[in-house]
Amino acid sequence: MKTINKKEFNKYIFSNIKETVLNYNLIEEDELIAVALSGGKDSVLTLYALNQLKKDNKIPNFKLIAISVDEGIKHYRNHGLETARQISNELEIKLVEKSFKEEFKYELDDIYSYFKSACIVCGIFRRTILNKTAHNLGVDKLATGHNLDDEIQSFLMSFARGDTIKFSKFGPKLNRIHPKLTPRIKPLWNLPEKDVGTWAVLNDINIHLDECPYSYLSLRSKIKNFLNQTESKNKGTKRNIMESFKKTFNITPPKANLKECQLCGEPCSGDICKTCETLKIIKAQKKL
Ligand SMILES: Nc1ncnc2c1ncn2[C@@H]1O[C@H](COP(=O)(O)OP(=O)(O)OP(=O)(O)O)[C@@H](O)[C@H]1O
Repeated sequence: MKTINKKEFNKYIFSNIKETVLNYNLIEEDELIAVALSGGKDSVLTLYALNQLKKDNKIPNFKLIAISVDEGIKHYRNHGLETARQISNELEIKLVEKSFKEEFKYELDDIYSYFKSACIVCGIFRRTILNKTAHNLGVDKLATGHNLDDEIQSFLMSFARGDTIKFSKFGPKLNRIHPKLTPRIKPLWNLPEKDVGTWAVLNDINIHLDECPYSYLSLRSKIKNFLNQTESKNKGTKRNIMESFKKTFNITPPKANLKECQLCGEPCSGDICKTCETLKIIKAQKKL
């Protein structure tokens, strides 16, 4: 097996991320950036890389904080949260912790069975908490650890569901479309997941590598397995899919006409936001 030169590999990883940040103008002078930190390898690398970029001072005076969300998944999230605390402490970056329990009164373990897939309710609640927290903290952009694999999985999921509106979420930067909606950036957008894993192992980073116990049920996991199998037989498939998307889909997002939810005031496209609709379903189920 070929041995990997750690120094060269780290150089490749950090210059790949730096290139994405600079080429797509993900971060600007004086901005406050929050990293959505799960404690998994992708968001941990995002925090390390943005911290390195801050030290390089190529973008003057930008500031970093981290936000972690405890969804309430026994034997899974605790390890991630410990990692998040340890790494933010090591890098001297403020960590803000939130939880489903504190925000919505329910843990994911108690409510997932009311839904077709736990990932749906988990994603809705997590997006709301991350956005609300970032907005309340005056954050300019929220950085997630989405990598090249995540991006092409999302794209193929939109194809599989015929949900073409989601194509407009493709790309490393989602602009502000409502004053209460914090723009998202994906510094790892052009980095394959395998390389993130190699970085973590080579550098002995104390991350939690467990898969979420609910993820195997999702469409994402099926597409992920399909892509991994295809890539192992046809090297370069994932990178080619990404390049095809970049060339073919130059989509202008539809003009967003977002309102504010009549129940909670968070931005949404209808009268009631997805989070409040989901909470209604849970309350109805609890009464049965
Ligand atoms: N509990 C959480 N708290 C804060 N941010 C989260 C949390 N879960 C996910 N995220 C953010 O969303 C991104 C994508 O989440 P996903 O669940 O797909 O995990 P992932 O691809 O395994 O990433 P990671 O390795 O960072 O966990 C993460 O990289 C992270 O930035």
